[in-house]
Amino acid sequence: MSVLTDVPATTSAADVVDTDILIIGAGPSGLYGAYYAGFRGLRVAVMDVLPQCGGQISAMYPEKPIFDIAGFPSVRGRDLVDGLVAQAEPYGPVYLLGQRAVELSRDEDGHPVVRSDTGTTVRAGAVVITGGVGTFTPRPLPAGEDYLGRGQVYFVPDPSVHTGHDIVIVGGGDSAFDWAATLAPLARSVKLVHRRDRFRAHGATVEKVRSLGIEIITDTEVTGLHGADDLEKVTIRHRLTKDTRTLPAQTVVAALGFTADLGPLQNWGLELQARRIAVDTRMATSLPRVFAAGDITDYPGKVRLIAVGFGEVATAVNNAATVIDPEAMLFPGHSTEKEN
Ligand SMILES: Cc1cc2nc3c(=O)[nH]c(=O)nc-3n(C[C@H](O)[C@H](O)[C@H](O)COP(=O)(O)OP(=O)(O)OC[C@H]3O[C@@H](n4cnc5c(N)ncnc54)[C@H](O)[C@@H]3O)c2cc1C
Repeated sequence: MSVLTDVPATTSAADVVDTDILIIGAGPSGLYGAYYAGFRGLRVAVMDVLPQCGGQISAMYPEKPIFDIAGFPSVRGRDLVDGLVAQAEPYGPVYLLGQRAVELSRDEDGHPVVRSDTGTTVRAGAVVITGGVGTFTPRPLPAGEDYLGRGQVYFVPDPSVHTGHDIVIVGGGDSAFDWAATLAPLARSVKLVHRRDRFRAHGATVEKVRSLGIEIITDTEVTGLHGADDLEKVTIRHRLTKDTRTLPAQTVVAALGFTADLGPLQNWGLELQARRIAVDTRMATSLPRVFAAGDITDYPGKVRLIAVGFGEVATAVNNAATVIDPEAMLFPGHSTEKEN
């Protein structure tokens, strides 16, 4: 099972969920927070607008090795996400994927109530926001909108789906080159099309793609996608000569980057700092029973790394636990002291 595409215990839309902790954002910080809440014996729900777990890792670099996770000299993004989901799994987190947290209100006891854009209502003892860079929306491929879900994709959560395809990848950044390298062994053909002759991707990544014999077509734009039902071919045009070519393609990956914004969270009355959520040393926000962790927080000296998000979310969950139950200890004891 790849947890990027399949996680257990997702509720259906329009449910009412009662939980001790609601985590908003299923990136690495949120997933580790789900483990930590479970470890503390708290019920936990995790909401994410994306249909998959893993946040930026799954969306942008699932195949990249990460070198600065403590204890792992190198771990592939996808494997880190799988490990985080597996670590939380014994505690049965409820995953609310494909749902954006849009509204925060309070029940009669002042506890947070969060509503999603699909109609789910979550009543929680505390909320931990691990929303990263906010909701990130892929930059569209203008010529490709009609073929979304019929051959045009923004993400490649499961490369094997594209086995045997002719694949056109559009973009010049790391993601475009990473997808090219990842898909080349599975595909019938891979071509990378970029509108400039220079790339944002790292030189080493570009060299790797060249060494795989993948055709890189520069100064060229995709002008049309064609096919009766599903995608069959793509027209490209050189920006300077205006020459056109038609390429066979059953898959087009639009890797043109993302726009990100805090979206609805901006209207919740949270104190913001440089368009991030201001937190104190407990990872408490300016709102009662609302904590935050990971890339979305800001304070003097903040460093945006996965490792830092892990530490912050452990702090957030432990402090939330003492708000939910004032008798609870802040420090839960070491995991090694727990009976297995
Ligand atoms: C190409 C690349 C390479 C990187 N390499 C490294 C590296 O080597 N080492 C390292 O430490 N870091 C690296 N990073 C940074 C790292 O990915 C981030 O620090 C990390 O993902 C932050 O985790 P997070 O859980 O805080 O947020 P994110 O991973 O951003 O996850 C946040 C999640 O919240 C969701 N969300 C936001 N708003 C809402 C809402 N209103 N409702 C529902 N869901 C919402 C988003 O959809 C997203 O899934 C890299 C980043 C990139 C782009």
